[in-house]
Amino acid sequence: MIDFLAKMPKAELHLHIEGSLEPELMFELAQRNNIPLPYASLDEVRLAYQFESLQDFLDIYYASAAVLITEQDFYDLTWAYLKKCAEQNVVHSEIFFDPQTHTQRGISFKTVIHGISRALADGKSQLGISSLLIMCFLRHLSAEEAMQTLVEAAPYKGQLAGVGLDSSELGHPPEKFTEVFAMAAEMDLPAVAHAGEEGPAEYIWNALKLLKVKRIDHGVRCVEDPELVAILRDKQIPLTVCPLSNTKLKVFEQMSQHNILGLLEQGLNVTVNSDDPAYFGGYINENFIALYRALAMSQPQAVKLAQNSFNASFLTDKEKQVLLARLDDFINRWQLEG
Ligand SMILES: Nc1ncnc2[nH]cnc12
Ligand SMILES: [Zn+2]
Repeated sequence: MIDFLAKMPKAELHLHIEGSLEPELMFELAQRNNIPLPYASLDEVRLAYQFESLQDFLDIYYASAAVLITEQDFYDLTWAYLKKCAEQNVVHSEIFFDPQTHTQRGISFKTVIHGISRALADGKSQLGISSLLIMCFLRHLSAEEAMQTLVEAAPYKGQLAGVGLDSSELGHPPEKFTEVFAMAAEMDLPAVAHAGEEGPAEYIWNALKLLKVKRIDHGVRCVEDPELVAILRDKQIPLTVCPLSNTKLKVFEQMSQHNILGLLEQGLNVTVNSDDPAYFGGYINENFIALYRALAMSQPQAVKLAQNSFNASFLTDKEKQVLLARLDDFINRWQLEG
């Protein structure tokens, strides 16, 4: 089963590129750019990666991003993630980036997006991995700052597949960003938003109603509202769920308590994703394997999750069909060989 999960073609729809910064690359970039780090060794870093909440994690995550200075740094970060995708049979990825984390430190928007986009182009030509880029607004900052970021992004609109909303959820509800998301919609940028990770079901409702999102990132607290669960199921609104993230950040105490397979069995359009793999103990395959080990995920459930990942993507219907057929081929070959 573990071999099946590792080799199965899949898409990743919830991955923060800054969250793929492995400690080794963080040290390398710190040295390259002469940036002091609060850690003396890789072991110290690993010890620091123990979190009680989302905010605990975010404090460390934003501090670590300070090593990213040049376009080449953003290229190296993204390329390292794409090589992982190739190893893990991720054939398509929709990648979040947080421009404000960098522009607030004086790094230009252009430096960030050029470095990431150049790596994504190489990912397509050298590794055969397709990708789309989603620009997230940091919800702990003001709506005005988000709006300025959207204006700054306008010249690069062709490189963006959509906009998202991340960072500290509690106290920063979706309605804070209604106007920003309306403006993004006018720019033909589809929306997603983190909601129902630490925040209540009401934040999921408002992300749908006010921000008009096409997908909910996390969304696991939807179970607190049966009417919401029914809507998510009936409308097949995708939830990009991140199991290892949820246990690392104590959304669930243990993986055995995670609700992703329960939601899948109720007919919701859930997918598996890694969120911030360098911080949460694994990439997408480690997330699938954790579900197998803790929740006895079956092979048909794993296949359904992979099918959902293609169907919930922002690819065209034709592109989705190609990837779904590739998954079918894989399953047929596996059955023949098994
Ligand atoms: N899991 C998460 N929730 C909110 N914001 C984030 N930024 C990076 N990872 C995040
Ligand atoms: Zn996230």
